[in-house]
Amino acid sequence: MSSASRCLLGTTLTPFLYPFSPTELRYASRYLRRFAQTRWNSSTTVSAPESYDEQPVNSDLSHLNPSPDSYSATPFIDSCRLTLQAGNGGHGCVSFLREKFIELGPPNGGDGGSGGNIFIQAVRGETSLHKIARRGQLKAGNGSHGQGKSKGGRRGEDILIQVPVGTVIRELWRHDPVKEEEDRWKLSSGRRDAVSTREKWLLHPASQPSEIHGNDMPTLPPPRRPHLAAMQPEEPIRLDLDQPMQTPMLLAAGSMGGLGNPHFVTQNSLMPKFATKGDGGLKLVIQFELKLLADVGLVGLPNAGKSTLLRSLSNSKTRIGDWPFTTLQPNIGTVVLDNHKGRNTIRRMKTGELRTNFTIADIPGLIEDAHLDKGLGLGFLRHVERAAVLAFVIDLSAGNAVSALKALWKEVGEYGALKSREFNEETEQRFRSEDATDWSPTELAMEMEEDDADIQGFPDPLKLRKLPELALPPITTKPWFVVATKADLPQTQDNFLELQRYLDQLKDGGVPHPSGDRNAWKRKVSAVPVSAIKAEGVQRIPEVVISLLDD
Ligand SMILES: Nc1nc2c(ncn2[C@@H]2O[C@H](COP(=O)(O)OP(=O)(O)OP(=O)(O)O)[C@@H](O)[C@H]2O)c(=O)[nH]1
Ligand SMILES: [Mg+2]
Repeated sequence: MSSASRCLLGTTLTPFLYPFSPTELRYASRYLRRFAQTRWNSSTTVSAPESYDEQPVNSDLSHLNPSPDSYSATPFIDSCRLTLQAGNGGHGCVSFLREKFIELGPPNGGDGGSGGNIFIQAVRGETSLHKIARRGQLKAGNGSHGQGKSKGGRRGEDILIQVPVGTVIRELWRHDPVKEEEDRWKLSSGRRDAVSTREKWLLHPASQPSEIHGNDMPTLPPPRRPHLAAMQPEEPIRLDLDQPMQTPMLLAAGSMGGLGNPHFVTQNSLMPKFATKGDGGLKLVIQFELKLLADVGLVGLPNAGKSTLLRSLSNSKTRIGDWPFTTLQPNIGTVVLDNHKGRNTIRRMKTGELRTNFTIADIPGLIEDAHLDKGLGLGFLRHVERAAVLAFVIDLSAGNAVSALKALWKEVGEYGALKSREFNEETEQRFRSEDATDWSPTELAMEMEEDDADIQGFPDPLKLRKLPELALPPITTKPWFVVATKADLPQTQDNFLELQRYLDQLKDGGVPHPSGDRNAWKRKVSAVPVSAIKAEGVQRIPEVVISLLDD
């Protein structure tokens, strides 16, 4: 390379390839180092190193042994009432073709678009109804009106309601304008009816009153329903969504749009100045209720360590405190099944369902006589009843574990017996009154007075009668196991061994079931010793849970 070209490289090309020459680089790096140092020094004046020192070395410990204010409360609602409205159909259009050399063209009004539908889908991953509960009213989009040049109206927007698996849906009230129209049509046997005529026809602004009442008006077409309406659940709606759904299910179909004026051309009337209005959408008041709160429910005395156990198994940030009743409402955590290498494992259950996780509910503590509504009482036991598997959390450091287990089962068993007595009485009463159906929304609606309906035509949900309690499987038939916690504390080993001996005897039928129910489940009962605060022994719990869920 010639010296001239080397010089050219040095002065022109090099700066593009390497922004700094070697000497410049040396200066720059020295400058950057000094700059970084001054920046670090200035930041240390805001006492950063001290605060770093204060941080515990093991971040797991801070997650499992947090200060009482370090928690995040997740909203939780397990039952709610919603008012739903399927979309109204758009109106048909009255229009005539107008072109340069066609002054009085044929009618060309488009039909109205049909209203939006309401779909429902049960999905895994949702654990509470709070998202839909806070909306109160859900309304699908209305179809838009037809337009000239034979343009049909746009369909209304559909809405999809996603609920947790285990939601039961029951109808409380309905108003179906199309059904009303059908009944009226049947009564008048297709004859022209003055009231419906005025209500249903949409007239051209230039129409004369004589035209409306004259004999030119055709017979009103019969009420129509969209094809999709055939897939609507039967009245009254009662759905038990206990499996995740691949595709959403139709809850309420939107109504049909009105007909444009070309539909009413006859030999006698070639230029009809009327179209029909779209039908009103179906209105429903629906009760949503969680039948299944979580796959596992943690049942234990106050302060037993349930919330700490939930934290050690999942990522949840439930509140932990060294006092009873720290937890006042259920917290749901999700446990992801993995191979401890950060990769999900997929488990195929006997039902064919694929599982990558399960949910755990941390439920408030239970005290003696909870079944008589003491402490958080019946509200708490309602949540226990809604778990698929029960995990009895027993504090090994707080006295005899077998007595603690028996005390817990006594409360749970008494509640189960109370519920089945109530259910039998209710069923008997229903049969005695020769009314075999669960409930009747029309009967509920009749109880309402006219002025109870609010401005949008919905009743006040609070004024509707209470639905009967859901029939759930008895608590004693649920699979259960024991989590013996605080095993890190001294002198807890003998207590655990005694508990294990008791459970072995129970399994072999040597001792009666602690609930007193002879048919209670006890086939695979076991105890897992853990120290939730140190996250030791908790790794066995997912295995036990999956085997019981699959039982
Ligand atoms: N040594 C030890 N302490 C624990 C363990 N698990 C929980 N604790 C402590 O026990 C106390 C109560 O724990 P929580 O998890 O709040 O108990 P809880 O059952 O949820 O209590 P409530 O919500 O009031 O019913 C806290 O001070 C925890 O730090 C454990 O495995 N070992
Ligand atoms: Mg708690």
